[in-house]
Amino acid sequence: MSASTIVHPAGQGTDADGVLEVRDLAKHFPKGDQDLVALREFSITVRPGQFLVLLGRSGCGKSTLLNLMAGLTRPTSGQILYRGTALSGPSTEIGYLTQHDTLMPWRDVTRNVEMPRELRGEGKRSRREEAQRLIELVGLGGFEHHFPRELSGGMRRRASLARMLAADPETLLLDEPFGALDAQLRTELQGELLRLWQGTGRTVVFVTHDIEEALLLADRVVVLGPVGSVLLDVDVDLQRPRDPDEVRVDPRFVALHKSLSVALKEGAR
Ligand SMILES: Nc1ncnc2c1ncn2[C@@H]1O[C@H](COP(=O)(O)OP(=O)(O)OP(=O)(O)O)[C@@H](O)[C@H]1O
Repeated sequence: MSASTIVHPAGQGTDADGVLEVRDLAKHFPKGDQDLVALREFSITVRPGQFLVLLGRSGCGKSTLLNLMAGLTRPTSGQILYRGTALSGPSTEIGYLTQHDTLMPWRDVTRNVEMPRELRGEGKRSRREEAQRLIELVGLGGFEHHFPRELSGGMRRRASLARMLAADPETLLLDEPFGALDAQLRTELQGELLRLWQGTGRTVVFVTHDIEEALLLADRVVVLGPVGSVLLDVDVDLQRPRDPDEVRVDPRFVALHKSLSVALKEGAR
């Protein structure tokens, strides 16, 4: 790891004024006489404008955490503050791209993407124009009038991304958004996401289990272990823009890759 890489103590941010403040969060799922603990005493401060990547193996509680941060589920104990106010349900300021498909099956791509603006009462012409721009942005030009059942899994994912962006949220929660895409498209959409984030002040919380994706995107990576334990919390000080071919041979990238890989392996023990 480079000398300039900042390693935070587990679960701590460096800035008191977080956009998202997660405090001592726990989530249990009772099942019969059993009590499954998905998250235990998890705390994190997400700073405004930060691109935070949560990296962890399958089942460590990443989606459970994002569901809580989106206000879709209630914690068993602990608290989430959004801009200083306790989160008690979904907020229009927070966009969430879930792992599961939530497109409306009876609406075509355009009508799905324009939905958040329609709900806000925006006129048809301007919301259609914006929908079209976002459909092109995610590479779905030509599929405007296809229904979700007529799209591939990766295309549905991109339509969902466009719909989330149509709402223009200030904070984006993304649960493995590019996992199902081919390598080329993945690289393109990672680039688009960075363009959408950089210089806008938006905050991004991005879940992946791919170390390379984490290092290409993040300015901070938190590695999660079982029940959401924080195994490592590092700032990624690699220069932007990060060309995938060039950054892979940067000694700092190599060192960070190794640290993240070791942390993930240790968490699996
Ligand atoms: N609604 C639920 N009811 C019962 N158990 C659940 C529920 N949601 C999650 N869990 C359990 O909580 C744990 C964490 O699940 P979660 O989906 O958050 O993991 P994850 O890190 O997102 O995994 P993946 O990378 O595979 O998506 C798992 O043991 C899972 O079985």
